[in-house]
Amino acid sequence: APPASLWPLADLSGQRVQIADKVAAAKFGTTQPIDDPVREQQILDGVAAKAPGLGLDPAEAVEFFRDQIEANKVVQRGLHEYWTAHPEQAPTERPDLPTEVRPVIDRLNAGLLDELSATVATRARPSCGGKLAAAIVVTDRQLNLDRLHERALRRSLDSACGTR
Ligand SMILES: O=C(O)C(=O)C[C@]1(C(=O)O)C=C[C@@H](O)C=C1
Repeated sequence: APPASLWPLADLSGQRVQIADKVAAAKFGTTQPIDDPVREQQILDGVAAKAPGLGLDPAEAVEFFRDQIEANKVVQRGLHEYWTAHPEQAPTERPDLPTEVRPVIDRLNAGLLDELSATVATRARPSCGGKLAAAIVVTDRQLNLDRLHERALRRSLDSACGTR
């Protein structure tokens, strides 16, 4: 079989940095901090538990999702800074995090874990870096990402190559 494409992994990561806009909107103007260590631990524990059954090294899968979470925070911080400086651009609706936003993140996390598993061989090859860079460029264009989200997308895939 030909090596699996890295595009679905990049696309799901792109969607995950986009949903960070809704997380940022849910938290902006509230006392709820961007960092939620309890939620992070729940995600990472789930990843570590599912990894072996998917042929993934638990520590490496956790590292990948730490990067995904860090990238989400890059977007949240960037937007909060921007909305604070330009309040007229701030969102006028506040999505509900537990019922509207986190279920979407849960689905993206599940898809990402499946793609990590599907791309083990591709990601182990020396060609991974170049293929990943190309997949990121395609995703940037397809999702029409701005510079903040492009930067976050690259951050989210920092550890994708060379790990299983
Ligand atoms: O669910 C949240 O509250 C988020 O901010 C999203 C997210 C994530 O990327 O999954 C990012 C930062 C938080 O520390 C926890 C989780």
